Amino acid sequence: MNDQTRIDQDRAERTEKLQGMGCKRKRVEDIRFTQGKGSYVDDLKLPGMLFGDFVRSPHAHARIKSIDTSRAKALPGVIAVLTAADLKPLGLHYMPTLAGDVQAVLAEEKVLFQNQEVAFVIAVDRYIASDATELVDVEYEALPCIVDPFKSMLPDAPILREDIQDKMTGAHGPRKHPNHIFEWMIGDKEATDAVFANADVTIKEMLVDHRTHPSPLETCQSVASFDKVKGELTLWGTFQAPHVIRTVVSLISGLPEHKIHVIAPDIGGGFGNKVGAYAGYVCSVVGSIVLGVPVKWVEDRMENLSTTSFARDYHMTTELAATKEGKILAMRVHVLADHGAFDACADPSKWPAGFMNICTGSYDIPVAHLAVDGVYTNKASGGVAYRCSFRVTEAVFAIERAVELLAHKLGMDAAELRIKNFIKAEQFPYQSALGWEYDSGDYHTAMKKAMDTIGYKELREEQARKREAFTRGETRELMGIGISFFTEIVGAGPAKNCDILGIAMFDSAEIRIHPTGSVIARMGTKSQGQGHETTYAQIIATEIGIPADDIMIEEGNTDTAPYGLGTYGSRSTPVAGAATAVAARKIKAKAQMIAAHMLEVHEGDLEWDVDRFRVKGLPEKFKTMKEIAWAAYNSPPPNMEPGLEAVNYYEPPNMTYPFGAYFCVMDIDVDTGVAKTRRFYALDDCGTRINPMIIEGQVHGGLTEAFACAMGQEIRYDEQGNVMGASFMDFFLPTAVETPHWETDHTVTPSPHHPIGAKGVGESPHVGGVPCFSNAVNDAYAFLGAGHIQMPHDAWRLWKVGEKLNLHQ
Ligand code: PCD
Ligand SMILES: [Cu+]
Repeated sequence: MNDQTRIDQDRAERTEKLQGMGCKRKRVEDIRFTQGKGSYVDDLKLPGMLFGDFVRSPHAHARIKSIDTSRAKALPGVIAVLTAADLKPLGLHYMPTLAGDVQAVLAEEKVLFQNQEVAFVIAVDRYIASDATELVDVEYEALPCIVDPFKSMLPDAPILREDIQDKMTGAHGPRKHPNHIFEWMIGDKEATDAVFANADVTIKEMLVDHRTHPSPLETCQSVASFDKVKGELTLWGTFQAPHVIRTVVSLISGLPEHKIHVIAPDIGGGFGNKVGAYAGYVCSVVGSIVLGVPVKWVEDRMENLSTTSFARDYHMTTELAATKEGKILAMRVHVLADHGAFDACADPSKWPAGFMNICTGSYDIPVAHLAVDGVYTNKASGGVAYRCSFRVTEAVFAIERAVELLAHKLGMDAAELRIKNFIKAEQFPYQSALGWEYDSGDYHTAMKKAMDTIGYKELREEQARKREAFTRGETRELMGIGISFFTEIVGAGPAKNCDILGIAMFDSAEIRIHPTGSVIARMGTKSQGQGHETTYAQIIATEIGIPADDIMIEEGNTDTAPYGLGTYGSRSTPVAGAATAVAARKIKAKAQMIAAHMLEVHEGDLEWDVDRFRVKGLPEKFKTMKEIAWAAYNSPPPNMEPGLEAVNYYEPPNMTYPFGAYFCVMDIDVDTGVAKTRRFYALDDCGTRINPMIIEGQVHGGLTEAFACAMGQEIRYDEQGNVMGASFMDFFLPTAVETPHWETDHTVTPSPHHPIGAKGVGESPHVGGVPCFSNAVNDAYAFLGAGHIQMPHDAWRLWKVGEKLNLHQ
């Protein structure tokens, strides 16, 4: 072995020991999760703790004539019953929403959706509380309700929000009708209209991204404990954004922020559901303040599905204009957004329709115009991301269905049409017509790799043969090939663009090296299952050369973690991941000064080598990070403060734009409507990959949720506003039995502005997956003249498509 080989081998061994970036490090949190040793909100048991449960409205729209709590209060074990009348003197019967609206905590004069919170019973155990809810006598006078958002703004529509009836200007500008929330417009209307007026080919379709729900396995819950002597409140909860919750609690309760301790322990999935604030949080807090003992609130499944934040419900009239050769010239979209009874959408303050304006997708479309109208209906409020950042799933669904419809109209291959219109690698950073600057991308390379791997040409040939055989009556099966080439936008966000309730959307990391060279690091984000304890440690390991196993990651305690805006919108990697790298680099810079002092050389004479600083040209003279850590506490250079720690609040200069090429092959039995996914191939590009195994897990999870949304999951309402999808009997939650096999792949196009080049990935598979499934279904029926088939594509609905097309014999 020569010297160089020995050096290389030694370096490789030391690198491997770190388990840093790029390593398929096993998830450290799974040691407790797989043994059932996680610690969730409902595991918390405090002395004297009481339990709360809600009385909920059976009506979708009704006036409350009276509430009588006397029978409930008389039940042994019931301690208190709260109604709006109790909260009103405290100014807490309404709470602010993230979208600039207010939302009833407990209904006062009216209920506006089925299962709305009307009273909160507090008892010594959950069962008594639940029994007592049935003893609260509420007299209702039913009112006509609005379920169809298209009827919301009719002149004779019943007025839903009497509390803001006369306020004709809302948080996002003028309101056109008492049931109207906002109109949001972006792009160049005149230029877009002009292109449409003269275009060779146009398509126009109403694309519905139906109402659904993130439905994490663990429902929303909280425990509030108020210490009357200290005047301090501790609030444990399933919070994706603990610091924001602390600020909100301080603002609405008047308690000083430093006397509020918010703790998010282990969380059993969030998926956007746990970003906002819910009535249960407020009622547990009020209950504890009033009674002086801890109060726990835990939702059941029906409450979760029918009252906490829904997702989607976007009705998108989508148009494209193109040349005969298939060059897309313009896009025009109008969205009617059904927000339910209160506008509680979880979006950055200035974005009433989230990042819907990413809807020009991966294509170089010169002009576009987007208008969104938000309306109230008698449904639960919300409008959360559900595994996509702020309406990106909706946007990608619109463009990816639209290009397919255009391809069909032009008689062109759908992959070819996409390739023809892709933004080219040399166009990045790319300025989109609707106002975003895409940081980096190489779409052509990704698409080619995907098409080659899946054998696209052969699949189309097979499909052609199958179609002929179907026409000849030799098979009852239709073959669909679904494509989606998506561009995501994650990592909110630059302060100039994005804030939550006025707080700029930065994020943070604090890293502290102990004298023996082990580490604790804390971030402003909060894992709900993503694996942050594993991956942040990998970033630090690579940056400062301490093994990931010696680094502990802590999140979710607002007393110890630096302020951050939380985990959603795949922002942890783009923002807190960047903060982590920057904080680590500050430590490394100080470590270099200490090493120089120890080795009695000038700093500039040192070079970094995996886990140590070496003197250039004298490889045997070095100090490892561990030795430097000890010296930082034992003998720092004169005039340098001892210790080795750093904090960084990172304000990203731009979002990151992950992308991917997805293909789905589906076989559908026309007679039963049963669709079988034969293959699903997902190529993701999330820039630098921190942990390939975690990424693969994220993609599997996101695709499974995409499969659920596209193929069956729905929160439906009947004409009276009864919610139809509020249990797992009716709401499709795929298990291992239904879930297809996933093939994953990747390309790597680093983000040019992120310190380690990483982009988010957690949402991508969902964002790209939903249109891919829907395109596969639509592609299967397209040659029969089916037109656009709305989601969800469950067997019953697909059977009806066959019926409508007269395919059934
Ligand atoms: N490049 C890269 C990226 C990433 N990664 C990884 O992966 C993960 C993810 O990431 P992101 O993308 O950044 O994200 P985040 O922030 O962390 O998270 C969030 C997301 O995440 C996802 N995923 C998940 N998973 C689990 N398990 N659970 C949950 O809950 C969940 N959720 C979902 C959602 S819905 Mo939203 O909220 O709707 O907005 S948004 C979301 C993490 O661990 C990290 O580290 C790596 O490795 N690399
Ligand atoms: Cu979304």
